[in-house]
Amino acid sequence: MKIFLDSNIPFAQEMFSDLGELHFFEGRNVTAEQLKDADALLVRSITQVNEALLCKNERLQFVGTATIGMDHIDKAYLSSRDIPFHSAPGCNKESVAQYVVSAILVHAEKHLINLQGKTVGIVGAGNTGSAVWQKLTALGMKCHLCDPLLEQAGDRRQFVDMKTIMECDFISLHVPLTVDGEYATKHLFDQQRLRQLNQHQVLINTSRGDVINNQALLERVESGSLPTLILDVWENEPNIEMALLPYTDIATPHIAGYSLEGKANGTEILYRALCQQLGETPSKKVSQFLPPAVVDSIQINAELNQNLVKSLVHLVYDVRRDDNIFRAEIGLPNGFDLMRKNYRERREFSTLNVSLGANQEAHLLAALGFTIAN
Ligand SMILES: NC(=O)c1ccc[n+]([C@@H]2O[C@H](COP(=O)([O-])OP(=O)(O)OC[C@H]3O[C@@H](n4cnc5c(N)ncnc54)[C@H](O)[C@@H]3O)[C@@H](O)[C@H]2O)c1
Ligand SMILES: O=C(O)[C@H](O)[C@H](O)COP(=O)(O)O
Repeated sequence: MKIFLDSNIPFAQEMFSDLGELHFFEGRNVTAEQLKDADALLVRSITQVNEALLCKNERLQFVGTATIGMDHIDKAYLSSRDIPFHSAPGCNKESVAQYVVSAILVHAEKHLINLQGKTVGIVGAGNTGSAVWQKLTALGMKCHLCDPLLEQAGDRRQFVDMKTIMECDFISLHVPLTVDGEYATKHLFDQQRLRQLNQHQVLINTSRGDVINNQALLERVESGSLPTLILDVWENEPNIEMALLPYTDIATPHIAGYSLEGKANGTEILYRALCQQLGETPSKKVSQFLPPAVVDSIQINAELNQNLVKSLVHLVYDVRRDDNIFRAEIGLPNGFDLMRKNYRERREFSTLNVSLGANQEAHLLAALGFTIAN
């Protein structure tokens, strides 16, 4: 079997080499000609999988994306050819949620904000929105969920409408990019919604760039009294609207989900799906290939407070590292994609074993994702 894979899928050699002959490609530039002999195709989010890409291939039996998002896949076309398709739901939800936690703690430190009781509007209450809810609730923030699709499907959590979301101190977007239907998310934040934001609010987008109309956002921020902007995703990546950059507090090149664990989970989910399709028993776990974390344990001897939690979070991941690199390198040729390709190793909070004294709030750190040592 010939397995064609994006070269940015980590641990691919280790996981897939027993299943077939591996052929790596550059996700942004792969052509129909390159893929004509593929039996299985494994991509990440930058490859548009559609008729134009697969028109020269008559043997494809499997398509997988090692990502949560699926807006780059023409699923109708794949089903018209009876080609099974798999994504990696939830694979990097922790990574995105940890990015959001770091960004909010950075903002709170900069503006001397006590996060207790501050309101958060989470738009999209699926895997990632739920992980964000869990962590920010643990920090003492009052989180509201908006997800009309889940609400209509009978999810028993409490939901709010977009009007309530627009009144929150922090708004965090966790929806897929969709263009059809009553709840389409393309330009969910359009000129009208963006005008409602005030300078005390924080808008965080780690979902897809097109969920915010970037031109309307630029007009909005150029008119003054801008909200705080934390943007990981942009319209028209990798050729983003550079004029937005000076108005952002935190700006990154679509790496919120780029923890090593997050990317590795995506690889493992596809490995299992391909094994199942081939009738093979999965014999590998991607965790066996993960290196040890640079710092893997710490003892806390003081009472937990926002400042101490911030220090622990930033011992593992500080979003300012990625923001600094972004501002330095986005202007270089192919800067956006190179930053993603050369992304420095980032680990999740679970790699840090935290020892606490008696009566300390283990549940707070556990909810954030740290491992609590016995
Ligand atoms: N920046 C990154 O690195 C990164 C990483 C992972 C995922 N993502 C993006 O985040 C998105 C969400 O991830 P997830 O794991 O939570 O997906 P998910 O499918 O588990 O949840 C998405 C939720 O959004 C809801 N939704 C859809 N339209 C909505 C609307 N108009 N208003 C409110 N809710 C709506 C859905 O009902 C669903 O519950 C992904 O589709 C992907 O595009 C980005
Ligand atoms: O949808 C996702 O899972 C994320 O957006 C993913 O992290 C994007 O990374 P890429 O596939 O572009 O490497």
